[in-house]
Amino acid sequence: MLFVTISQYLAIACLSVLCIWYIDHRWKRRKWYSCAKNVPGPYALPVIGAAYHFLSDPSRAKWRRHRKLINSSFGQKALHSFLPIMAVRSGDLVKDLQNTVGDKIAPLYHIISRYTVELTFQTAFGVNMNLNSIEGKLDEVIDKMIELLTERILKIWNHLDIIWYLSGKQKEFQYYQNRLREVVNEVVKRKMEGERSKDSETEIEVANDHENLPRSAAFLDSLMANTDLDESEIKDEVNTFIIAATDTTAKALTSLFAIFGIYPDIQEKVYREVIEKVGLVGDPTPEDLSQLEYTERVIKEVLRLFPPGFMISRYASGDIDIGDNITVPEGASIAIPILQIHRSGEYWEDPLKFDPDRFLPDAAKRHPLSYLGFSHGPRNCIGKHGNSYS
Ligand code: HEM
Repeated sequence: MLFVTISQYLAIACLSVLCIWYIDHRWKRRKWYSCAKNVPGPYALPVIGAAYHFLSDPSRAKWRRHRKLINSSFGQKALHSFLPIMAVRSGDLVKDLQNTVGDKIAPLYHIISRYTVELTFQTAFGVNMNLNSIEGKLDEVIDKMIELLTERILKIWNHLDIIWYLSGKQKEFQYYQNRLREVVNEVVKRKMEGERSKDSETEIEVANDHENLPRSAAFLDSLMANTDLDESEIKDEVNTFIIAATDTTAKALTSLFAIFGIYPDIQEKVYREVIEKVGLVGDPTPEDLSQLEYTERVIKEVLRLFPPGFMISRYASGDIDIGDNITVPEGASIAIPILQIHRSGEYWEDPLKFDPDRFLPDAAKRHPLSYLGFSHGPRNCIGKHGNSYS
């Protein structure tokens, strides 16, 4: 009689998982792995290739058309028109943060992310959110979605659909995705109703309730005015904006404040510069902001050491010859590990040292792509300020 012990069961189970992984992952991608062998660099786990599927859309033509439209409705002029509301909301954020003074632990990210969500809605979409409504918890929804995506990308076993589904993570992700979708639907619906009635009294109001602030040309208005886009395309863009703008900004600010806590002298220098160049009263102007040179260097250094977009990826729509006998084959996903590049001794001297002066105009020349806080090229960050952050 065949007697199977628990350890034999386990061995068979492991072997089965390995076989599924080999067929599902390695064998189907064997051409890519063979090409990747020629690429110099650290040993690559078969982990990162799937990142692309979660982070962007392979239909390049569609993206190009949308990007052109977004660029035209999200230029410097639109960004500058957001300054007054940003000043008001920054004041509110400071008050909220003051309430945590003296606390041993302050949930910085959670306080800040609420504001970045609200501001995105108020500026880019031109709608105000009621924080007590379900939609007000959107910051938590986005946070959970990004946490789950990161878990799927970085933990190799989660690449196997079977494990991801059986672990219940897919269901959890779907739940949050549906909640985000509901919000997006609601925003577009209310906005359309608002456009028709101009006086909607709803939880999400089409409004600018800070009476003295000029109504900004919201990005969503331009999208909706464009007859080339259907409703589902508009919703896709709203979705992308929510994910791209809110969590990144909240993480960047959280890291900045943590750095202020670690280096009070840096905080003091930033404070003095802001007081001197912008002052405590009145709205900051674009010219004021362009004078905050030290502050900008500190932000860049924060984004170098703690880039919210720690890894991006691209899809090779055709074979790409990148020199040195290396061809990236069509269909492959290419991972660009921003965090590793930003902390690499190959590109940065004493890479783990926090030193804003690396970004002084006369600092030693470095590789032009060694800093990718807002990515690079045609698909870079739309929220990147002017050219100064390149
Ligand atoms: C500190 C804050 C931010 C950081 C670090 C950041 C970083 C990035 C990075 C690295 C990408 C490139 C993704 C890629 O190359 O695949 C990106 C894309 C994007 N970002 Fe940002 N971002 C920030 C804030 C914002 C804000 C405030 C907005 C909107 C107002 C925004 C809108 C976008 C959009 C729409 C894209 C997609 C562009 C495209 O696919 O064409 N981001 N961001």
